[in-house]
Amino acid sequence: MLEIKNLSLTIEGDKGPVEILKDINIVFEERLLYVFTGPNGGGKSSLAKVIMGIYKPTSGKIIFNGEDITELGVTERARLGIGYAFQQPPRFKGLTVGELLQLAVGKDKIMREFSLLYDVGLCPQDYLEREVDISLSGGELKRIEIASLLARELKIAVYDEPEAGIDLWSFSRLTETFQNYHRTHDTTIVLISHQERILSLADEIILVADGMIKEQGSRDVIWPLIMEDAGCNCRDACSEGNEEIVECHR
Ligand SMILES: Nc1ncnc2c1ncn2[C@@H]1O[C@H](COP(=O)(O)OP(=O)(O)OP(=O)(O)O)[C@@H](O)[C@H]1O
Repeated sequence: MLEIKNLSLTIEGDKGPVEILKDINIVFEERLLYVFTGPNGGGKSSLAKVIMGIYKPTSGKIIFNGEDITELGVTERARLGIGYAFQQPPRFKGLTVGELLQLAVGKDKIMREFSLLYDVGLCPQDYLEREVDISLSGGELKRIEIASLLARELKIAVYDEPEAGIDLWSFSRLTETFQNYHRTHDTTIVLISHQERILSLADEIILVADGMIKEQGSRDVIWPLIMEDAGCNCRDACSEGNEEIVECHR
């Protein structure tokens, strides 16, 4: 369905070129739920932005239903049914939450705005008329953006850290929403997350670190590997500036 082939990304930083993604290969199947996880700065968001067309890869190809979309921009990819919810969503001054959701659904379509907002743990009566501006908190804005992505009929939907800034009670509701949505829709879902509850929803987990795919496989295979790695204190960085030798007991 969506195939990423030998994809690399180098960005010109302040101190010269930075290699962010290195020779990434992934095949996303229809109707599966994937979770990208891995350490901060590993390249998860950059990979999502390459899929969405926000970053253009330095080399490699992106094939969507047999079509080479590597050169297509964000709008063209959105038209094909590829959607992305930002880690830090933008605000739209002058637009109400109701109008934003209607835009997401499509002008002439009937919107189920009440259930969309309930699905992300927001009370519709309190939010539909509010502007999507700085008066909304980070967590409210995040949930509204998730609702607007859920509203669209997408082929592939990428949610960047949906848990960020969301309180414990709403987070629980949100995981149920993703689970139900996955059960009832054909959309391929990609969740970028560090949360165990989100990881437990995955059909496949993709571990991204140092700009590479370190592991990929079913939840049952990858989860024990992540847990094993999380307990390890023997990373190279441990000994930096430290006279003591760090022993590894793995
Ligand atoms: N536009 C950019 N210019 C320079 N460096 C960048 C740019 N975008 C990303 N990077 C760097 O690329 C690396 C990967 O960043 P990315 O945001 O993809 O990581 P991540 O895995 O999503 O991290 P996190 O879990 O913290 O969200 C980081 O070192 C980041 O600083």
